[in-house]
Amino acid sequence: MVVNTSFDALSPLKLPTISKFKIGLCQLSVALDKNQNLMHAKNSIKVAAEQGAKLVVLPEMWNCPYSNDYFAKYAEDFDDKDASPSFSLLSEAASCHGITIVGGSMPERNNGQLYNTCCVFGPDGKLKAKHRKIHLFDTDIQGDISFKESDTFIAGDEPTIVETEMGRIGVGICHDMRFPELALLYRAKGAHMICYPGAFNMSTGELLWELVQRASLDNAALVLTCHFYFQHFRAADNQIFVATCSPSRDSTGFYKIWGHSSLVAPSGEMIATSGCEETVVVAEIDYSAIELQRHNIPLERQRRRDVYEFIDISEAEP
Ligand SMILES: NC(=O)CCC(=O)C(=O)O
Repeated sequence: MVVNTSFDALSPLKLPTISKFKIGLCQLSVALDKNQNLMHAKNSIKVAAEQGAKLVVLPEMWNCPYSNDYFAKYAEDFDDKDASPSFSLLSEAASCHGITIVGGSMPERNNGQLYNTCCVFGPDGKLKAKHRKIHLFDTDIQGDISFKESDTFIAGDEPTIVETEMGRIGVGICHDMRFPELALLYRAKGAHMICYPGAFNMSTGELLWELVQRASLDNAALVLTCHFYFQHFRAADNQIFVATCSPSRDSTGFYKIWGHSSLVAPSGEMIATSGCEETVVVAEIDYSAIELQRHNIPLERQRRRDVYEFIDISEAEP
């Protein structure tokens, strides 16, 4: 069944005062030792800032191994600053270097519940936004990976768009990237960029790679992994910058991390990426590329809202 639902009017794109700047993606190795994770994050943010990054993104679960065995143990209550060393570290790093930080994600304890949460800090060190992962990652692939984030976390239910000195940023966490509706919403609200801290794994990456190949999408650069696949298409569909930041492969746990933190342009072109090792990717963003891409291919004017508004498949699937 197709349900026509009206969608908010598009916010016209406005370029921020600073529309050309460097972004740093800190691909961190995550260990069992929380203090070590904090030190790695602090050092990597410094390296990115010293290379001129004005916006720094951290990985999903940068302070905690990505496992249900550890989320509760490593969780912090961000409202209790004295008991939240990870929150304080990000806030201090942002003000010390005078940069904006999209602080990856951390297990958050709030009112007895646990969330997978990303905190965004401004250059004054103040919290600007908090995104709780909306789409929890539950998967069960026979003979391969079986993992249920929802065994530990409660899903957030709010999209997050944050106005920063480095533009209007939409935030999603890893599995949130599989949902084009969220990215479209951010684009509709005038975001310049979407940041997805993520911890994509090798298993679902390879699975999707095969599926996409079978579907005859033959541009290998686009289909290397699910992470790249989604990142390119979220960027190209919405003519927006998309940044991802992952832990490195050698991180602790059964969960084999893909890595490859990347920046993709509004055209879908890869601007910068990493391998799977611990590293800092620094790359330049020029938001005028959004205007150019939308001028060259005016998707918004071409969109046929009279043919489709919103497709609800919930009743077609169990
Ligand atoms: N941490 C995650 O949300 C993993 C998502 C993932 O690997 C996927 O394939 O989706």
